[in-house]
Amino acid sequence: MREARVAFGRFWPLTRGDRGPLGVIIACVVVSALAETAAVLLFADLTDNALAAGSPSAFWGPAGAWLGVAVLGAAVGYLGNSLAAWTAERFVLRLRAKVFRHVQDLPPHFFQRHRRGDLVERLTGDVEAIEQMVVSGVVGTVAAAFSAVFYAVAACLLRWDLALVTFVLAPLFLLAARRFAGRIRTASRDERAADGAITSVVEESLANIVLTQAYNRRRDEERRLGTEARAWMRASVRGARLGEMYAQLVEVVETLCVLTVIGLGVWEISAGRMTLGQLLAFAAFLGYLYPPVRDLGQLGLTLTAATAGAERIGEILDAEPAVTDPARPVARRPVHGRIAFHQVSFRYPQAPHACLSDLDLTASPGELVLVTGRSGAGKSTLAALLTRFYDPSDGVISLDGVPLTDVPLEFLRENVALLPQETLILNGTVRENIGCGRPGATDTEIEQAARDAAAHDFVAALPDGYDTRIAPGTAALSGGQLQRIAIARAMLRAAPVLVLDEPTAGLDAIAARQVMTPLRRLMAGRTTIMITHDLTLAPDADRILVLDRGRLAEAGTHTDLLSRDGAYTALARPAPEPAPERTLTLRR
Ligand SMILES: Nc1ncnc2c1ncn2[C@@H]1O[C@H](COP(=O)(O)OP(=O)(O)OP(=O)(O)O)[C@@H](O)[C@H]1O
Repeated sequence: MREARVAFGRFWPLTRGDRGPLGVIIACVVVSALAETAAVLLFADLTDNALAAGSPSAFWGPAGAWLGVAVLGAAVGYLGNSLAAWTAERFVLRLRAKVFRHVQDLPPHFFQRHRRGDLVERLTGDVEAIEQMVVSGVVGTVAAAFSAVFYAVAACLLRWDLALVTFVLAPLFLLAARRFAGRIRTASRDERAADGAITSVVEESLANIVLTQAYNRRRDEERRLGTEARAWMRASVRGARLGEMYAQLVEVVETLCVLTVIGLGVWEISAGRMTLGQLLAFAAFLGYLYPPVRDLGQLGLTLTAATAGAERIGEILDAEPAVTDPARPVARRPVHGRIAFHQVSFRYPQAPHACLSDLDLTASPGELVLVTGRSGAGKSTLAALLTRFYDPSDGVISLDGVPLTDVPLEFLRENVALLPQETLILNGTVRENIGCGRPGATDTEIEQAARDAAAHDFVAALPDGYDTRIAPGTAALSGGQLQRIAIARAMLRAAPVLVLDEPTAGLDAIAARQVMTPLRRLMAGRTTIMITHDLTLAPDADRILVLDRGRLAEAGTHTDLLSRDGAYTALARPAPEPAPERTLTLRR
């Protein structure tokens, strides 16, 4: 129960702004419970005065009042339930937006450690489970508690001694719920985790469909899904079995209570201390009283089950972004694009070693600085630091002499445009894909950017031109074409600093040559840090840095470095042809 309280305390503040409607819902719930109580009392009146006495004249009054109460109860019930559904959905909307906003600020290593499918499940299923605990949970608890109190008071008014017997038996329901709570929470947690695992397997499998088909991995993938699906089935059946066991146990307890009261009633009627109407009304109260008491127990179980979801959402919300906006940011001003790394070292969270050490680098406006080195040398990490996905563990990176940590994050990313290794494509039209470089760009500006990126001709030839829809993993455009769309996007951004991470990776020689001209156009007049293994542009570079295991191994111009015959020469030298294998010729 402590976990449920903590989880509730954490998510309840999100109902701020909906407390007014919640108050109205609770008022409706109370009026509904009152109307039901009044209906039962009117039923007792009808039984004793009209039915038992056989008097039609005694019928109309209570019957009219009963109908009035029923109509009032229906209207108020409708209003309360509709408002409750609206408030619950608003809560889900708000919670999902909060978690999603937080997820978007999390650093790359968070996404490397969590499977995407599991995160999807947390943002969908788990968010709804928390709603069950907070909004529906509160409304349900208030409704059940008020109903129980009203029926209890009415039962006392009818026969306090019989009512007392009823109350003594009522805690049996809560005891039964308590007994099941722990096991239901474990089953729910397992079910939620298994849900996440299934979504992950499906998502990964679809993303890797080419590998699956080309390497005949269908059966392996089916086995993977089967394992997770069986785990889900086990948890789900265990949860359902526990729920059913609880429901059936409660039925038996309820029957026991009703039989006790009827037995006592028969005794009282035979002794002439009770009328049949009173006994029927009392039995009706029991019929009404036990469900809310049972609901309170059931709500306790729902709450425990929802705690599992709350813990999973809590894990996301507790993950810290790697960088935050500066407390005292510098004012926005025109950026010239002077970049400096001063003794920068960096170690990924939880990594055993630093992957960049004591790095110095400068790039002035309009310069092209090329960073190269063996795979794993730390080149992409340098790009991640420059665009502030992480802050250095030591040293300072500055833009126009201002440490990046003092520059507002949004402003920094407006001025330092990244073209990452993997071409990033939005699910939308070509126009939207280019236009997202600068929100508010006109169609003419988008088209001009596409022309500068040598993309206009193939875009215009598409079936719907700039309105053709593309998506990540699209086959409608080639790798080189997608890269030119990304270049057009960066053109539109017109940031004074450009970070290009392997802009020709994955392109064949012809496609790579086709992006060179647009790339040169893009780089003109900007500070460019180009990370690459492809040294085609090396002669154009103002400076080349060679990284080796996170340290600066060499720096200089192309000609300089070639003359040194060091690490750079080894990288620039064409790879030696493999020695021809000896073949055996079989002679007849
Ligand atoms: N999130 C991470 N957590 C821990 N270590 C990481 C993480 N990302 C990268 N690394 C490690 O940091 C080192 C540098 O990686 P980086 O991607 O910067 O190399 P790179 O020079 O760009 O390689 P490539 O040329 O193959 O792209 C590598 O040893 C890599 O394994």
